[in-house]
Amino acid sequence: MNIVRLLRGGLPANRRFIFVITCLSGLGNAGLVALINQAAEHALLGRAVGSQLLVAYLLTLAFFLLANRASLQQTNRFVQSRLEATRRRLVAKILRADLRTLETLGPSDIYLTVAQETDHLSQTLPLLIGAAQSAFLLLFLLVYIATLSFVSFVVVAGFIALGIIVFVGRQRALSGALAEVHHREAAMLETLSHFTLGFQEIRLNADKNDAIFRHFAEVTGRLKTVVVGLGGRWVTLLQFSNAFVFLLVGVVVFVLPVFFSGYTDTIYKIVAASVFAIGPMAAITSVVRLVGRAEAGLGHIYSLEQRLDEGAPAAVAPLPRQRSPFRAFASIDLVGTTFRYVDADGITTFTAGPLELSIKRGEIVFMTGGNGSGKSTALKLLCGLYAPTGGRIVCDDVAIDEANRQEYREIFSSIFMDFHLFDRLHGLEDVVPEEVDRLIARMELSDKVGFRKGRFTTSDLSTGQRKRLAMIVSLLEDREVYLFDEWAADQDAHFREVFYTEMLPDLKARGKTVVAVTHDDRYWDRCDRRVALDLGMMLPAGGA
Ligand SMILES: Nc1ncnc2c1ncn2[C@@H]1O[C@H](COP(=O)(O)OP(=O)(O)OP(=O)(O)O)[C@@H](O)[C@H]1O
Repeated sequence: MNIVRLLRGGLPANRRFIFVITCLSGLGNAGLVALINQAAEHALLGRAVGSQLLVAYLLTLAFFLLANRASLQQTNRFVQSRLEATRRRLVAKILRADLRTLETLGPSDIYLTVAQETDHLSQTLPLLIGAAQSAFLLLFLLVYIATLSFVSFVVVAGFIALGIIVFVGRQRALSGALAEVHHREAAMLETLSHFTLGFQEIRLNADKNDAIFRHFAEVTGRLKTVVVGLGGRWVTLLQFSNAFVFLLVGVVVFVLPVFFSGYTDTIYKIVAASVFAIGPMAAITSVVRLVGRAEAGLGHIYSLEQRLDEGAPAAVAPLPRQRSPFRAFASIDLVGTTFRYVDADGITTFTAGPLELSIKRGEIVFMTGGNGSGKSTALKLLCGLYAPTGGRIVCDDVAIDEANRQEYREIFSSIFMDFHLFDRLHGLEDVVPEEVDRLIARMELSDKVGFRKGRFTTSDLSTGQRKRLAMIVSLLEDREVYLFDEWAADQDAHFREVFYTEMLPDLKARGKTVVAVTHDDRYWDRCDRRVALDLGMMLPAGGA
């Protein structure tokens, strides 16, 4: 069971404490029932209840309340810490995963699993553990019934066991429907993302607006159908639980006295105990719905983890704290290097390479070619974001493999077309503010952006300006190799000139290596070497 797997991960001492305290709480609760029965017996026989019984009752009540409170609080703390550990583990695995794995998983499933499922679990798991308390109470009530009449105990216990078997069987049948709900929710989230990401296009086009709304309505309609179907089954299950509880009491009250002589003496005590069992049983059945949901949620979390594990190299090095040993490199060579995109059916949709390329330290290399010729793919392959599916990457004499790929990546700084501007300078906490100000001025952004308390004052800028901000971050990272994917494409004529005639020569003068994807044929003479690609293959020197 996934819930057991989650809880098993915590500190054994904490688990034991929670188990003991929850047992004590159930024991206290059962003790209260026994004392109430005893007092009722006194009243029935016309005897005074007595102060001893009252004191025992009050002490048991205090004991129960204290144990109950401690159990619920500790449980909540334990569950939340297990979930936090799970969230951290998931995010650590995401950070370690291969880029291709993440691209294949897609953002909707990741958000839904990391954010929504863990959030849902953080609310439901404490309730489930609360229900476990009720289970302990039931157990103690059964023991109490056993002390009154063994036959009644066997009947009641047998009845409860039968009920649990039917219940669990029915509930298992629901897990398929719960998985369907998860997929439908992910589909809804993805459609929803189109509203925000494509808002401009939607706003300008009423037909598109209507069509995407219709699509959203279809997606939510399908989700609703699945959830309603699931709800119907839950209702049946809940009705079964309610009927079961009253059937149990009915058997105790109506059937047992018929068969067993001498039973009448203890009947009211057993009835009282059975009536007290209604509360815990109702508590248990009301959360069983949550058990199925929590099981399914944890199932998605563990399956995401498994897929991330499969996409993370086994021998991956921890993120390096020291500088990469490749920083002093003299050359990087692609030797018959290939990379294949493979779709969900295992079909290769595009192959880049085999690429033969040697990049020397301090060189400026331009990569050119038509749309879809594989330039961005080649850049991702070069910097180790994609692992080659064939051939090798060699840095000086060292072949790059799973063990050293992260260290190798550390010599690169990139601005891809789909770059992301973070809200602060992560990893650059020690940066000198004057240096940032100098770069802001160099990027001609002084009248738009400032640098305060480790972050830029705004990122609400034009596309070209945002790219200049990304350039500032990239330069501050001070890596050995800079990868620019059509960086200049969104710059005005003036800044394009600055990029090709000032910034690139500056980087070269500082001993940096640059590989830039470019369509600006006006400036193709500004590089040391140009590599042209077509259909993933390198054209001979001087090609288009
Ligand atoms: N994330 C991806 N998943 C699957 N296939 C991809 C992915 N990215 C690119 N491709 C495939 O690889 C081919 C090359 O894409 P790539 O982005 O490398 O080309 P490019 O030369 O950079 O194009 P452009 O000049 O348009 O930016 C594409 O035609 C596409 O089929």
